[in-house]
Amino acid sequence: MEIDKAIRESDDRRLKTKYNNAIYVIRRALALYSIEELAFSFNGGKDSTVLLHLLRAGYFLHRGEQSCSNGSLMDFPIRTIYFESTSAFPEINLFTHDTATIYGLQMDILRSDFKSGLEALLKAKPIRAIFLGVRIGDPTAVGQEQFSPSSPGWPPFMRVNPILDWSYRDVWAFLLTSKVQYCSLYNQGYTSIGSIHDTIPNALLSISNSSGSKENFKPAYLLSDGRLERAGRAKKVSASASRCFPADENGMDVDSNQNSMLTASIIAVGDEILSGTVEDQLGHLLCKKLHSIGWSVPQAAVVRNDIDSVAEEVEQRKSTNNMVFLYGGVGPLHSDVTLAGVAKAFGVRLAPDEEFEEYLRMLIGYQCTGDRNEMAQLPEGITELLHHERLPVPLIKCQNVIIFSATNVSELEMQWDCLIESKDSGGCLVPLKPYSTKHLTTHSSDVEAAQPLSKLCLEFPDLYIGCYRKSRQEPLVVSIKGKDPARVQSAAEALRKKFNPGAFSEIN
Ligand SMILES: Cc1cc2nc3c(=O)[nH]c(=O)nc-3n(C[C@H](O)[C@H](O)[C@H](O)COP(=O)(O)O)c2cc1C
Ligand SMILES: Nc1ncnc2c1ncn2[C@@H]1O[C@H](COP(=O)(O)OP(=O)(O)OP(=O)(O)O)[C@@H](O)[C@H]1O
Ligand SMILES: [Mg+2]
Repeated sequence: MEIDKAIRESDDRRLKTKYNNAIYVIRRALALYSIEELAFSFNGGKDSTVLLHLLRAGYFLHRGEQSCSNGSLMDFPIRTIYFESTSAFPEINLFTHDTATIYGLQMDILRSDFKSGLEALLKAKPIRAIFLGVRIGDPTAVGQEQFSPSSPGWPPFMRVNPILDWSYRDVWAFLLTSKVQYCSLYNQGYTSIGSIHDTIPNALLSISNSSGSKENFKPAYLLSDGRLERAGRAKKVSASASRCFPADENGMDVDSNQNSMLTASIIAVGDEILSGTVEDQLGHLLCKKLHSIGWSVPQAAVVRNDIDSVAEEVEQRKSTNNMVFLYGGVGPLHSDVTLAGVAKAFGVRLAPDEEFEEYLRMLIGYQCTGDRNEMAQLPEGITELLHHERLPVPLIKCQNVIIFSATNVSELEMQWDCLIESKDSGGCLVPLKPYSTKHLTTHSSDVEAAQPLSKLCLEFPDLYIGCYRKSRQEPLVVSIKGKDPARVQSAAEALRKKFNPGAFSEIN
């Protein structure tokens, strides 16, 4: 069988692994369902073209167990469904029909929408499972596994996704290695094809021409990293994915600029901090940074390097704070569980992120990018990467949770600055009116100071009034903090009046 032979003879180890995994899924489906119960959803796109040839190979191998066959071109009995639409590109339509003829596909052409088309088809035929060319990174892949039942509200069938874990690069490695035909649009700069209304060639493949004649494009396989695959597709921006601030009880976004009180919670992940082996300096720095831009930090926690501990803390903090910051436990080690904990807190799984993998590859080469790079697995469907030219690897943001990879103060300083400057952060760290603070010291005893300070708190409930001492021998420091400098000044004067003249002096 030519496909199986081409892949087995190639020296692309990663492609072989992906191929074997996909063939495994296909063969399990062929073992679970009869041929009449299976269907293949084919639309002439690159992913479904890959799937067609994998199904041909998988079917050939499956049948080989039962009888001898040389796997002729016309040997493909799985019912194929194509939702034909007037808004599809003519090239896609032509390729789909030509391919059906070449490979003898028994094609059911449906002209309704997906859901009602499937409802009618499943009433008429004994179909129980449908093969799809869905890949992680596709908007519709979120939450799907290789075998995923159709969603509630859809007719009941099993969605079988043999190439779910394939990347853009894997798709092209397969198509080029197996030397199969694909739709001509992929040679004209199209990298992912939707309808004629929402798809244009990928500008990143444009070949600049100064003559002003028709713009030319490089072929899709030359797009070096898959993160740009959808650059030619009209964006459907999901409001929830880019939302930084929780909606208020009326479902309205909190207008951060109007809001002078935004809160951030800090979570350090580190057994070593809890055992006292390492002193946490990053939490201190983050508190200072947040305070300097007018944010308030109601709590900072240290949790163990344990998925459930991280998940529990994140789950609590993300719903009660505008932002949550994590550090520690990021990397390839067994104890690096922070991202898994964040994924668990949001109820999603970790999935390979091709864009992130590309950055890691630039940083650490192919050291750990064999068949699977664990470090490139990020919470699926909720992760945004925040880029900055000074960051070798982007920062990870999962809705209102940001994960720093910094391991010391200077790395965190740099990542913080990049976060503030990053255009991708969607203003999630909007600077607020800064705090105005006055520190006053006194040699009065705590007992003498206690009652007047309690009264002051009642008189200025809008201000934060706190006290601390560096040691029992040193003076008591009273700090008065608020967003209105005039109020802070009034409180300082009121405090002085409650004591003998000269009892308090102001320090910086
Ligand atoms: C055979 C088939 C089965 C599908 N099953 C489901 C499903 O179970 N749940 C769902 O939400 N969408 C399902 N879809 C719809 C796709 O997830 C997706 O909405 C569709 O490919 C359209 O993508 P577009 O909006 O980018 O055009 C199915 C589509 C096809 C072709
Ligand atoms: N009109 C359709 N008819 C039948 N199946 C479809 C149709 N549209 C989508 N599908 C199924 O959904 C899968 C995912 O579609 P998607 O558009 O992401 O991939 P593709 O069309 O194969 O490749 P590309 O990303 O280059 O457009 C397809 O591989 C196919 O199995
Ligand atoms: Mg498509």
